[in-house]
Amino acid sequence: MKVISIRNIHIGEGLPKIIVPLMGKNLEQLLSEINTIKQAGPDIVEWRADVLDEVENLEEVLEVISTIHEALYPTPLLFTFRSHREGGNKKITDTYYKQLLCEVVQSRAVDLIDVELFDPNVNEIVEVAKSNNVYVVMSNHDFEKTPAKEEIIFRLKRMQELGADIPKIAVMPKLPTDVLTLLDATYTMNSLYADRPIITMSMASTGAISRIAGQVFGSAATFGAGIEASAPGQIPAVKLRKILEVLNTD
Ligand SMILES: O=C1C[C@@](O)(C(=O)O)C[C@@H](O)[C@@H]1O
Repeated sequence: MKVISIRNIHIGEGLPKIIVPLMGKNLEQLLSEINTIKQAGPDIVEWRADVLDEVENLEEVLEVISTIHEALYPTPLLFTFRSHREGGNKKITDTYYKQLLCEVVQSRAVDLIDVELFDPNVNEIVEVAKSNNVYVVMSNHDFEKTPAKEEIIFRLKRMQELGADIPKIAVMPKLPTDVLTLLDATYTMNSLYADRPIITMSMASTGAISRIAGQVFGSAATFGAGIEASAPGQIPAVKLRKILEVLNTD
């Protein structure tokens, strides 16, 4: 199993890593959010750029990212533009999505980039990320339902084939048994097919248990809310760290 190491953070080894999202609408809000979330000691910070008011202004995005990268250093930074079709805040064209992600990785002010599995330009974006030494977290989200176990595994395997460094899937449960499906798929994928860390979660409060059970079932990281949650069911990061430590009785 490959471990992804960014400075002193080793994803795929030890306790699941805590990723805290930044949800500010402008640089001022983002910087004050960074000050607050530092107290939670996040392992990784995710910038949800789809929340930025000026995200369609590429120059502004590049300025913001270099400022927040510096403010967070040495904490690794994950850049995410969540598309509207997968639950994000803003609709942009596929062309702009590709341009945005490529420019961001070329700026080298990020350590990891989220690339959606179903984006039409996924291959090109992965190639540009690799040539700039930025790790790819490939993602898929279903805010409506939980696909069958085989389908969840199929998507995670496909991400591996496409060169993802970390395949990731988030699904919505309708019933508690959907959470079991997600956990079962995670365990099977991690123990039989994955040669790299994966991240999975079942959303909303029904699925919250999946966000603390990564060490058992094989999810290498978990998203914990900072000032504002970026998805339903996220546990505040400070509490999340305590829970992970309590559950680790070794
Ligand atoms: O993909 C994910 C996972 C997530 O949707 C969650 O459910 O915690 C939160 C998002 O910010 C992140 O990009």
